[in-house]
Amino acid sequence: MSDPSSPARTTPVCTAAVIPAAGRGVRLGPGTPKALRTLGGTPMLVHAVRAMAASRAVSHIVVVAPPDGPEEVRRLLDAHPLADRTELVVVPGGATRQESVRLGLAALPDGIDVVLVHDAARPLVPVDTVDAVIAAVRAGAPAVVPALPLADTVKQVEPQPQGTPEPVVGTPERALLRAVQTPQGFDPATLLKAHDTVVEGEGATDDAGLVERLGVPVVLVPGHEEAFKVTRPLDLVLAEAVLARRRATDGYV
Ligand SMILES: Nc1ccn([C@@H]2O[C@H](COP(=O)(O)OP(=O)(O)OP(=O)(O)O)[C@@H](O)[C@H]2O)c(=O)n1
Ligand SMILES: C[C@](O)(CO)[C@H](O)COP(=O)(O)O
Repeated sequence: MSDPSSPARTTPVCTAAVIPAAGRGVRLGPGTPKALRTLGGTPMLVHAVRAMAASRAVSHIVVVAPPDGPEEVRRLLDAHPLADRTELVVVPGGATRQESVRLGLAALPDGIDVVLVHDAARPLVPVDTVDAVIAAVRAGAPAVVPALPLADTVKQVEPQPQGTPEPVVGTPERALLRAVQTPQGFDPATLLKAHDTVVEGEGATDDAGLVERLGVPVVLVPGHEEAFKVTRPLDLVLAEAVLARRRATDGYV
């Protein structure tokens, strides 16, 4: 609840989500760009947009479309309208995920309290996970990441040419490792600075990785198994199964 003694805000505070959806999905195999492939008859991107809009805190969504296809993406999203309270913007993306997110951040409105970055390729993240990330940023953490413990043991290797067996050089202690998901949530100024500062190709494969390079603390909240990333063909089978179960049990559309 707002403090009645504090001056009225000129700009309403709101949370925004940037959804990078400009990837091709090479690991999924040839065909339509990954975010536009359907799950249960609905494009993966539409599921991802709905997952962000399901949070009552989210009032702005920026979708980052394949560079050659923002008009097609706009048409597709117009065919699957959201509740009136959510504003949806589509911008063209870039050649890498980092570039696409940077282009999405440039389209954010002023007055944002939290910015989420969420992969279109994680279409089934539950709203409780989204809200947990937002709550942790609102509680003062500049960077918040949903994460899960690993099921597999991980080996560090000395990379070799394809086809040559890779020598193992170490086994990191699994109990200290986490697999990170999205949406990742940030204080907007922190994330903008990270994207302005960290040069492409310096090895960060997620947005929190860029923020870490500024020396800003990143904290984890529990992720969710259904927030998995659709990366390879078997992931599509799993996503269809999760969707079918949701439709049968809780009326998910
Ligand atoms: N140039 C790029 C590359 C990726 N992404 C987005 O980043 C998210 C995570 O990337 P990933 O799952 O790796 O998607 P792709 O890059 O499409 O997959 P692949 O590496 O198999 O081609 C996806 O929602 C993807 O659309 C993006 O917006 N712009
Ligand atoms: C951001 C991310 O989903 C966190 O796990 C992941 O790093 C994206 O990696 P990708 O190689 O672009 O799939």
